[in-house]
Amino acid sequence: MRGVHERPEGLTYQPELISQDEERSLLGVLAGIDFHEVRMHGQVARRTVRHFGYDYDYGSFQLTEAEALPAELHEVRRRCAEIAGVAEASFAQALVTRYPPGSVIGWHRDAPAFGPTVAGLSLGAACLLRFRRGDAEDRRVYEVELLPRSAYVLAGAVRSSWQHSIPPVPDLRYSVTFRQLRRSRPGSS
Ligand SMILES: O=C(O)CCC(=O)C(=O)O
Ligand SMILES: [Fe+2]
Repeated sequence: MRGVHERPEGLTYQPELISQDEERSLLGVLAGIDFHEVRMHGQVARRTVRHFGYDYDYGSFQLTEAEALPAELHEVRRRCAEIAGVAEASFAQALVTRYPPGSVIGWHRDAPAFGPTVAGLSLGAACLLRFRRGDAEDRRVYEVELLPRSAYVLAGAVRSSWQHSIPPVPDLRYSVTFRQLRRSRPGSS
């Protein structure tokens, strides 16, 4: 990536949020989830997803209530909330993503429908999480390696002003990411 290297404000990386035993049993739980396709601008992505708590429609940008987070993922949500410094109950939405070998997530900022703090846990293969902001000579870039069992928090500028992406994963990877709702309920003001 071209640009001036700068660590984004608001980025936290936490290795070993869970143990190897915990990862093994969670991988078993995740393998049993029924994942759904991601269709953006008519294109079907190779990664697949499952939403809990709330479902985000990438076409209409609407949130609707979805199935509750499976009990096996409650402890992970608690730990992610702890490192993020937010109330566990504020992580009203969980997104489980399955990345088959070679799959990616392109450059984006997380939807503004979600609150200011996002946290994610990585399982399976390691990958890179890349960041960028600004154009041309003002371009700033950064990347972290997301090791299995590690977690990250995106808050402040890295959540609001930077974009992030994941280049092709070398092998099967899962992430469990948690988001807050900007409003107390979808549709309320
Ligand atoms: O898989 C990850 O850890 C990040 C996924 C991501 O950026 C997203 O779902 O918005
Ligand atoms: Fe994201």
